[in-house]
Amino acid sequence: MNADDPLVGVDGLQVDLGGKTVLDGVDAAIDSGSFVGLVGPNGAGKTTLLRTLNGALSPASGTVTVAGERVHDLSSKAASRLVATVPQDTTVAFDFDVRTVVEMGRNPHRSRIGGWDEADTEAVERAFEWTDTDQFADRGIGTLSGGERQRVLLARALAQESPLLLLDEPTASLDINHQVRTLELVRELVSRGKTAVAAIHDLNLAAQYCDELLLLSDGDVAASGPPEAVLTEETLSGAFDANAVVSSHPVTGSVYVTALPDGRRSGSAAPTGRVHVVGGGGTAARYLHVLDAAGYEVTAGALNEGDTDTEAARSLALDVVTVDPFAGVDSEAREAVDERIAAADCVLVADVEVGAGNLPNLRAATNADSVVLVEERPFADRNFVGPEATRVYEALRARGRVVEPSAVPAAVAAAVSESAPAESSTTRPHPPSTDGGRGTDDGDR
Ligand SMILES: Nc1ncnc2c1ncn2[C@@H]1O[C@H](COP(=O)(O)OP(=O)(O)OP(=O)(O)O)[C@@H](O)[C@H]1O
Repeated sequence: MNADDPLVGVDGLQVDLGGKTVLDGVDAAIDSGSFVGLVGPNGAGKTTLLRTLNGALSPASGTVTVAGERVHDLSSKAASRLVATVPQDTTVAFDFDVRTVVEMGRNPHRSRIGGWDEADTEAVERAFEWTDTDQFADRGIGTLSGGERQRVLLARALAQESPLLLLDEPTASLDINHQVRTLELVRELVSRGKTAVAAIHDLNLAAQYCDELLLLSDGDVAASGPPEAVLTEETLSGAFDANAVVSSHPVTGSVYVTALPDGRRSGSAAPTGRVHVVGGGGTAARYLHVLDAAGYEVTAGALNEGDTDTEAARSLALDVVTVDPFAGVDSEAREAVDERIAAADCVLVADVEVGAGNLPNLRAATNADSVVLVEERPFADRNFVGPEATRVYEALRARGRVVEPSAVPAAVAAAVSESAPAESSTTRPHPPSTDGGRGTDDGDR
């Protein structure tokens, strides 16, 4: 094997299970020192591919090579020195204590008569430390929660010290803190030279942490490459039959996928209704995309000219109220916002900093029929400038729906459908036909 060769080569892989072809001609090359996410709908073949990469399943045809060795020609011990796996199912047959389970990771390195040496002890201690599981060392594995067991099995895989680490849904039973910690740990291991392949259902976590994604659909590779090349609205619609909007995450900058409940999928009616969005500094951009794609009439503002959210609104040709860069919302802009809020079925407040700049927008939102507040950051971590800003925001919070980003489409749909029928969008006054800040230098001011 040359230094430039990929660590893992998958060539024309076909795997049959129960008389059915589950993987059908899969080709892939995985570079050493990369973190690859296996994504795809239920039943696409992700687990089957992982179990074939580690040698547990034999292909009907095709080959898998790891570090230049054909995995299926190796003894299981030799294969386990190259590939370690954290399985999806974390049940362990016997109630071993956790230390024994982690020590099992050293079996591939020990001869039948060989004893335990310093390298074994060090590998086990390092694995405990990395996964923060030494606190469980003396407990029976059966007494741990699902998430704790998953971390112990990750420790066992790390103790194996193989160049390739496979993880099947490594974050499935973990709380949000341990999801991030586990994926950060995998990234750290990868930066030290390990190669990781993980089946991950959460496309946004996969996009955030993986160097490359391999999208499986119906047992074949539908797309592969960097997350932004793989997670497109087209590929998601093809592979998942899902109507999704792809935008970029305002904080991490990585690709961000939001599935729409119904949207504009052909044959289904697009939602009707008007939504006014209050944001700023890029907090609203992705909701503008999501709501526009879902078929709502979307207005936004007041926003500063040059703001990321203003640019997003313009790129979608939305009606946006703007003020000059760095200027506050003056009375003219406030009036324009009031008109749009009066015409809206729902106002979405997108995780804004609550200070003087946005206060007039938030005051205006208190007059809305219904309010949805997206809180990506915990309420306690938000930046409130002044008691008045806090009071207004808390008033909105008390009468609005407070939701996480992924719940926005459903919350807006519920809010719009609850909006009083007599005041439905079809009978409401439309915002004035001025350009709404869209074509002039000074917007609505
Ligand atoms: N032992 C088996 N006998 C017959 N069919 C099987 C067997 N194991 C898996 N399959 C089928 O192979 C297909 C791929 O399964 P696999 O578990 O690899 O999918 P997956 O992408 O990991 O799915 P999920 O996201 O639901 O975990 C499925 O249709 C599954 O029903």
